[in-house]
Amino acid sequence: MTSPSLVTSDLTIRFGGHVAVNSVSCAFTPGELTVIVGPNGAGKTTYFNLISGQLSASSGTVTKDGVNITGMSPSARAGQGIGRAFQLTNLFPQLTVLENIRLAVQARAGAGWRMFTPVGNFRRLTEKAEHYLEVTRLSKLAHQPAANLPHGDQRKLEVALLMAMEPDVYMFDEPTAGMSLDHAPDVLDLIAGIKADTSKTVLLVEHKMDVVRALADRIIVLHNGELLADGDPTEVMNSQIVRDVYLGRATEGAA
Ligand SMILES: Nc1ncnc2c1ncn2[C@@H]1O[C@H](COP(=O)(O)OP(=O)(O)OP(=O)(O)O)[C@@H](O)[C@H]1O
Repeated sequence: MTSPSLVTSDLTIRFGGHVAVNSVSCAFTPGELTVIVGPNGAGKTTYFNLISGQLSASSGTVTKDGVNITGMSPSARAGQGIGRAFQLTNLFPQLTVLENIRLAVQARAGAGWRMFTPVGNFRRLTEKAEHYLEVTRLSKLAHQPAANLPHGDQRKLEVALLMAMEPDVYMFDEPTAGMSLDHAPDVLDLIAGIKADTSKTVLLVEHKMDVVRALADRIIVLHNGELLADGDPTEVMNSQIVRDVYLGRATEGAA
């Protein structure tokens, strides 16, 4: 059996008297896409923030391949292979699509911001960036400034940047939010492609049930910061406790 790449143990954060994530223990394995669902305010984004390092845990631990990363900064966690897609915040709007991706490839390669890299290196970085342009079907837009892209293509570019960082763990928070119906399938296809790589662990926060059904190998349900259910998508979504707490509100109106 594959061993987990990412583990949270009794992970907890308190804001004053409010426990937003309450002792959540969960292990995530390569080759598996886990969707995190739960009502508004359940703690999904906060749980993500605790894993990627935007928030520091009050107690509990996060380990990645056995390394305790709980006290690490977001960039140190990225260095450990934790990759999180952020809407727009990673983009340099005035740079072209290709330049944005090349910077991500460069960051991954460790070349950083060095000014005088040999030409051969630059060519290799560009070729790699072009590869991710092709994978994400953004080649036609390579020389457009990122700021000029329509929203749907910007979201694809965010996925391209994330892929260029070559993380082991991919984290997506509502990747199709705000997208038109014709763009959403492109992004979902990209995520399905990532999930097909059995060395990658994928976590997705999602509200849309059609997205959940299309992609989930496993569902975990958070409610009031606690892990309410964890398992096979059909079983979890059909379980009475989840229907009562989470889907109940959706079905009440229909009753
Ligand atoms: N920085 C903060 N300070 C105080 N309270 C916070 C902070 N961040 C989150 N919370 C609270 O923690 C709880 C969980 O919020 P969170 O955003 O994680 O929920 P969510 O499940 O992602 O909700 P949604 O589906 O609406 O995005 C909420 O009650 C929220 O108000």
